[in-house]
Amino acid sequence: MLSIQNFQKTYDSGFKLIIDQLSFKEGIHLIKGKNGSGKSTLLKAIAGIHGFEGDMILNGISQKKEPIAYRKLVNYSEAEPQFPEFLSMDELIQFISEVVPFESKQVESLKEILGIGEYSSQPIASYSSGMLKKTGLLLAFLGDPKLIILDEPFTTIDLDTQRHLKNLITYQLNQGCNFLITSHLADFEDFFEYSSKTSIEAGKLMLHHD
Ligand SMILES: Nc1ncnc2c1ncn2[C@@H]1O[C@H](COP(=O)(O)OP(=O)(O)OP(=O)(O)O)[C@@H](O)[C@H]1O
Repeated sequence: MLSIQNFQKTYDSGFKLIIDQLSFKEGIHLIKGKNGSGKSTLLKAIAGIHGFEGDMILNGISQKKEPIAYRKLVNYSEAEPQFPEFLSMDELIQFISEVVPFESKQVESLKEILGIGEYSSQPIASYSSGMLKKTGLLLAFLGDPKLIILDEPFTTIDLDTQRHLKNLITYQLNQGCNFLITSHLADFEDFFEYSSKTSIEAGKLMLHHD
């Protein structure tokens, strides 16, 4: 599904993440690591959000050679999403609909699953931290992505929403979507049947079980 080759990302701060070779087959993949180890750095690079040295091939499409085709296959939900505060969730969805095809019934279904209610027409400045997280999660499931990257998806949201999100991930997996997920939750290792577990420590790949 995804192959990472000769990856290197260096920040001005001096932090460096190096991965010579890493492959993920179909399924749900857990990415583990302590705070600051480099998980979000890797996920943002896979999502095509920031530059890096090397390449990533998703379903046969190279991020470097075909960046637009690659980006159409992958959606990403940040650990702590940030959006322009003057916009509403509905306006963000409208904005995305101009580049990603999806049906309005998908939006209604995701709003119901995530318990979004009437808030979607309100400006983001008025959202609670949980509603902000739900906004990022809803956008990550829009369209027909082949890979959804979820950085700490279960933090900030209430227990009912956690349960619904877990079911949604399993449903989408059965529809042929793949997931890369991080979590610091203690019992997260038991949440899903993972196709692989990868550990990152201080910018280096330590473990990769398939
Ligand atoms: N935009 C940036 N500019 C400079 N340094 C950065 C930037 N983003 C992250 N870093 C640094 O890179 C390192 C790895 O950060 P990263 O966010 O990838 O860690 P993480 O494993 O996701 O951590 P956490 O579990 O706390 O979310 C940290 O030392 C961080 O300070």
